[in-house]
Amino acid sequence: MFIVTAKEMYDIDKFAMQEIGLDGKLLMENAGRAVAEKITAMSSKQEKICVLAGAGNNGGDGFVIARTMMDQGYHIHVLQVVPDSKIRGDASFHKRIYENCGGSLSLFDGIDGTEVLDADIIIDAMIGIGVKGELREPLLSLVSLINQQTKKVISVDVPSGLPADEGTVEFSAVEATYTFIIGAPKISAFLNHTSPYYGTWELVSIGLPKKAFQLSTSKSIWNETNVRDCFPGRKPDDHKGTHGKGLVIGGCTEMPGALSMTLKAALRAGAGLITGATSEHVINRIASTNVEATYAVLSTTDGFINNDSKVNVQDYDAIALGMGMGRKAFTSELVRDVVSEANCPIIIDGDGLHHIQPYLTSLKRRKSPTIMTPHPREMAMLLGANVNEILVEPFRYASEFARKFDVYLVLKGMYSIITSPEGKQSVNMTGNPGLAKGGSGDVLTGIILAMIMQRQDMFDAICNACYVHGKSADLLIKHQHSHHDLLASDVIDGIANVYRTIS
Ligand SMILES: NC(=O)C1=CN([C@@H]2O[C@H](COP(=O)(O)OP(=O)(O)OC[C@H]3O[C@@H](n4cnc5c(N)ncnc54)[C@H](O)[C@@H]3O)[C@@H](O)[C@H]2O)[C@@H](O)CC1
Ligand SMILES: [K+]
Repeated sequence: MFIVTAKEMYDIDKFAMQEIGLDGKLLMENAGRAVAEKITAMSSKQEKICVLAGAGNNGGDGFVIARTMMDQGYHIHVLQVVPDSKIRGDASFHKRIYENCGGSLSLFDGIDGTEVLDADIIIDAMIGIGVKGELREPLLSLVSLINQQTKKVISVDVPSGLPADEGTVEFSAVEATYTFIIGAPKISAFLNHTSPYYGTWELVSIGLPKKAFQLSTSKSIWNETNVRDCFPGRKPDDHKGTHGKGLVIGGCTEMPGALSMTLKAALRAGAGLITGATSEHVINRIASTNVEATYAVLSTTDGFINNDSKVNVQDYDAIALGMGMGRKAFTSELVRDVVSEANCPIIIDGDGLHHIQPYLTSLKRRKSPTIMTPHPREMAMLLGANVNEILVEPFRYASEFARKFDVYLVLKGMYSIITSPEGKQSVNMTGNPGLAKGGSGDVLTGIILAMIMQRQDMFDAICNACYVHGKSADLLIKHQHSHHDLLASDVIDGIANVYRTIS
């Protein structure tokens, strides 16, 4: 499923019309009908439905929805929220057809909004991706009236007033119960501060050609179909070497658990052989519960690993670096050496991100892929930016960072964004608030480590890992646990449930 900005959506519409020959009125008919079908499935003919129609094509969709539902015997009234003179083009065409069919219509007087107060269901087709700046009156007051109601509000394409793109914090918008998104979800459906406005959303298809999307956007949702299409299988003659030999470097006296969880997650996720490189103290603490792993002892100062013993990084297919290693200055040297000496893919996570921050440009010199897995605060630290700036524009920050330092980036969050060094982006939709706990990131790193050592494309492997991590938590919440009690170690055990459902 593709994800678009407003501009990309307009480019797709333009391509469909100019290059493919699809007519705009037909696309609007498809959009309105597709949304009407969804709404009829969730409403009854006894309910009073008020369609709020704006001047642009979003309003045009509203007129098609109204006509389609009226024909089926629904109790429909259109409240046009702009004067007649403003309705143009395809929207005006569909308004005329609605009226010719005898549809009931009135003009919003800008004052009382009786039709809104009387309705059981409000269909919001005032403004879609064409919103410019903050809402103007009288729509601003109308939106505030709508948001005070407890009735079902169904937005068409985008809740009116909400920007389709990232980067805007000042806006007023309809708080929808449901949104039926047309053609492709817009970026604002995946941002912490804008996604709640959509309510529950669903995509409706209107016949736009796939080619138009492929030419216009490199952003998509990573879903179960993607996973099934590229998930690595196991062959009967496989041996432990076939599934990769991974090294996990990290841990300190105060945080032995982080390393332990990465090791265990990597093994559960399918790695052939896993070695933990850490202090003797940490090994003594975790070895009895991680019996399948092997270990390499690193020298320490005050319980933190240092560079004196030199880690052998040559014999591995992939390395995970940083979990629970602490932020002592002498550990930085070890991180830098591993990054420059290893000629296999490296995942840098947790404290490793802090150590590499002053040396980010060195990552460009690596011949093998580098994967970085920051959460927004770590991303802010890497960029020297404010965390709120990142949260408001995560797609842009992620894309610029990945391109600039030639890395694969997993920007973790409610919707984790995976970005390739070329700027291709996928959003992972699995996962739930139960994952907002210590250790969750260490588990993800272990799964990524296992995945990138299997036979699959690097970007696909990272996306699959994020999917498996979130899906494990989702299945656990569904059957055994709650958001409150779910632990990172449960997520490791839950990997088995995910693998059983996808393989
Ligand atoms: N071929 C197409 O282009 C299709 C477009 N579709 C629909 O068309 C929408 C985009 O249509 P448009 O480009 O006409 O734009 P919209 O209909 O989203 O919005 C434009 C209207 O909003 C008003 N407006 C913008 N900012 C405002 C503000 N701050 N305060 C008050 N009024 C404001 C403008 O004056 C204009 O009348 C999509 O969201 C989708 O719903 C669908 O019909 C499918 C096909
Ligand atoms: K809308």
